[in-house]
Amino acid sequence: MPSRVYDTSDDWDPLTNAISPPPDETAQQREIRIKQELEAKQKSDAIDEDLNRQRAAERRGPKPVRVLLLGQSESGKSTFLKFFKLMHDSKAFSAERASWRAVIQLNVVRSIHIILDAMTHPSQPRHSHRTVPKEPISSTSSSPLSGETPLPEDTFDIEPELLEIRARLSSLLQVEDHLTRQLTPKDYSEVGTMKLAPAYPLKHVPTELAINSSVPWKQRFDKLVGKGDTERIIIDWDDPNDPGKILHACGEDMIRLWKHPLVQQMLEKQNLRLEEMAGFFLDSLPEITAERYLPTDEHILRARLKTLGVSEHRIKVSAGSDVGSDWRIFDVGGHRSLRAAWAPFFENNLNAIIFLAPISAFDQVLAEAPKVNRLEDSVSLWTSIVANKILQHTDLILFLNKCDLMAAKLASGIKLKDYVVSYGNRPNDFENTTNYLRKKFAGILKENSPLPRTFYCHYTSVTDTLSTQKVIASIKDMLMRDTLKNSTLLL
Ligand SMILES: Nc1nc2c(ncn2[C@@H]2O[C@H](COP(=O)(O)OP(=O)(O)OP(=O)(O)O)[C@@H](O)[C@H]2O)c(=O)[nH]1
Ligand SMILES: [Mg+2]
Repeated sequence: MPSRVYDTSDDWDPLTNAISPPPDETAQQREIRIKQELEAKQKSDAIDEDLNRQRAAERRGPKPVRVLLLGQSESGKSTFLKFFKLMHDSKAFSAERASWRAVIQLNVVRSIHIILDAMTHPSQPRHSHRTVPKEPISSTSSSPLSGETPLPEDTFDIEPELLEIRARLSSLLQVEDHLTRQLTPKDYSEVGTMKLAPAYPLKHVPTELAINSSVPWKQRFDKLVGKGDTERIIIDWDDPNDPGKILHACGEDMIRLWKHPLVQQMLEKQNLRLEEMAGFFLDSLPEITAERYLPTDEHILRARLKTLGVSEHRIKVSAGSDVGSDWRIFDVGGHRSLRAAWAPFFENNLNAIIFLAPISAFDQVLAEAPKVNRLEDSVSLWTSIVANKILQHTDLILFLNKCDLMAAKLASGIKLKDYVVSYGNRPNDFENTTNYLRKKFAGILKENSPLPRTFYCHYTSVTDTLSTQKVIASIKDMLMRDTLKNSTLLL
């Protein structure tokens, strides 16, 4: 029986062996091989030269502005980055429109999946993001879209109309699978994407998709984007597999389901506030399920795709001079299990850290640690960042984010003092509550910073175009002035 023989002699080198020409190479084959090798070497030399030129230019030229975005999951880091791109590189932003269309479609299907889950299993103890679960959540999964019959104790009087809608919407299960596969390139499904604990720990709904930014998921949609004129997005509207087709066909049913008074009652009873979930689009169903839907800028800003790992984004910012025109923004994943990856970026000649604290989350808990209040988590994260010695010379800019949701929450009667006892009997309005929180964060900086630092703080809603434009303009001014000062000192 033939067996494989390995040459174990000392001078046997697997690499040399792999690249050496075949022993029976003809003269013609040899000529072609040498020509190809020469071409490959020329290409490689040109790349090396290019890199060397770039490095030398970076050493000589003005230093780029380097900004690290930090904050817990769903604090708005990636949204801020998207907004920054929209302002300064609108062509690149627009070129991604087809990719974000798929993310938005997945966000919509997920919300519908959650409603159907709540209908199918109404008596299931539901651990909304507001309450602290009393028992661990099982991860067993059976899909409400699979048409599975609910257990007897789960049954409740669903109107025949709703039953019919539910049956028709079962085709969305295919769309969910299709979009998840489209967004998860084949070779990266294991390493580059991950199912992290969902924002709402639900028993039957698939966990949220998270994608590492190093994974080229947007390239999957490149063929849908016109070359050259990036504003002219080309989608193959006749593609029978385009998920937009099924979403369009299910549009009416999804709207009727979401608007149905019984469904609204049921969601309220189960304390499921979908409007507060990241990637909530059910109020925009008529636009999203339209036959030739392309997301608006606002929709793209609201689309939710969880970040894994750390990614660097290079953005050219138009400025009066060259100084500070080249920005490097580092976006990180904020889920607790991903925070260990932040530290190596602290020593990266950072000009500033933008720390986002979503203040509207004062009545919510972390998905990954359902006993930890989200505001408390932001406060302790802020404390450890301001106290960090490696960062003592780095400017910290605090965004008290999601102010729009904060205002709506307070207006709906939810009281800060019920979650932040120290707030006491102060008025439960936007001005007083946000001022109180601002002072808390300022006090932590003063007490814990190894060196005295200025407290830079902005009230933000990073999904809101006008107010965020102003905040970015003031940050740009501040950082460019710093960079200019430093480069002048260096001359
Ligand atoms: N209403 C409102 N929604 C916001 C605001 N900031 C962010 N969001 C939404 O909140 C969701 C989460 O935002 P992301 O930017 O993905 O959060 P992140 O901090 O990058 O989260 P990770 O990637 O998990 O670390 C998205 O759907 C955003 O559109 C805000 O100020 N107001
Ligand atoms: Mg993110």
